[in-house]
Amino acid sequence: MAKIEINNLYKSYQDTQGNLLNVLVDVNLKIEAGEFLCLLGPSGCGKTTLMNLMAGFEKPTGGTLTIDGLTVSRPDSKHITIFQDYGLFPWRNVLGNVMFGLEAKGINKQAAQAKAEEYLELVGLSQFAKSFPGQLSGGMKQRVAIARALAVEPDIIFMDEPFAALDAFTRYRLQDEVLRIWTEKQPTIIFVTHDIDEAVYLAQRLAIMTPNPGRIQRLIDIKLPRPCNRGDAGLVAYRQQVFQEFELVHAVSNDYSI
Ligand SMILES: Nc1ncnc2c1ncn2[C@@H]1O[C@H](COP(=O)(O)OP(=O)(O)OP(=O)(O)O)[C@@H](O)[C@H]1O
Repeated sequence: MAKIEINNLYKSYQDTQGNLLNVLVDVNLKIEAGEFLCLLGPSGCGKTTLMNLMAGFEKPTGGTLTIDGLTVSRPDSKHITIFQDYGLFPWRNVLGNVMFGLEAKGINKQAAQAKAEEYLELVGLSQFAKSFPGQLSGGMKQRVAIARALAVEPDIIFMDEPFAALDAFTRYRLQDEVLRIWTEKQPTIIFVTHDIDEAVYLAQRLAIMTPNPGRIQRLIDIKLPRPCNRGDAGLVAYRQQVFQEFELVHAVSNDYSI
């Protein structure tokens, strides 16, 4: 039994005129425990909807979706979602933010603080424990959000375009940090992105999604050691393959000269 099993999944919404909008059609996917999978596709292909269904925020219109063999019907505290906008509490300092989920689980304050400090260390923010979110850069806020998510030791982490609002340098650094943490802790990670380079660099497996209606067009195993050099020839070859999947490759014209 896979960690997450999705069979013949459909999701429809009604638009404002009452017309049925088929957002996801016949999605089938099995995700193993400890896997790092990216949902990759253009805007509107249903990536977030599929992730929200797995996270229990939405209910399917048809088909089945199980985690550990149990039908997903609501969010589960064993699974954590990290969003693009960090979702930190501005009135709590960094340490307080990371402690939040631990306290919510009923862990006593002393133990929660020790665990929060451990995870702040992991994301390199120990010296900012007493700072408030408003005093941090976007990248630092997202590292706090990652520390807060990891501190509760979730078995699945859902990440919805978590680095989309960050500059390229910060994004690269956080991608490396997520890979390092994934290697160390081995949670299952479902990562939503429309960035081909990011997906190929991070994922063990890509679910390539296409829109109208949203479906999984292809699954691609990325068989590369992690982390690998961003200029690695294997990485470039996978990137090219993905570009071809999206038909983003254009024939080189011979009509110009330099
Ligand atoms: N609650 C809703 N009600 C109606 N339509 C919705 C709802 N949620 C999503 N949709 C529609 O479903 C489609 C897929 O949306 P979704 O956000 O899952 O796509 P996405 O691939 O994550 O896109 P993006 O990369 O832009 O976030 C879109 O056409 C969107 O308008």
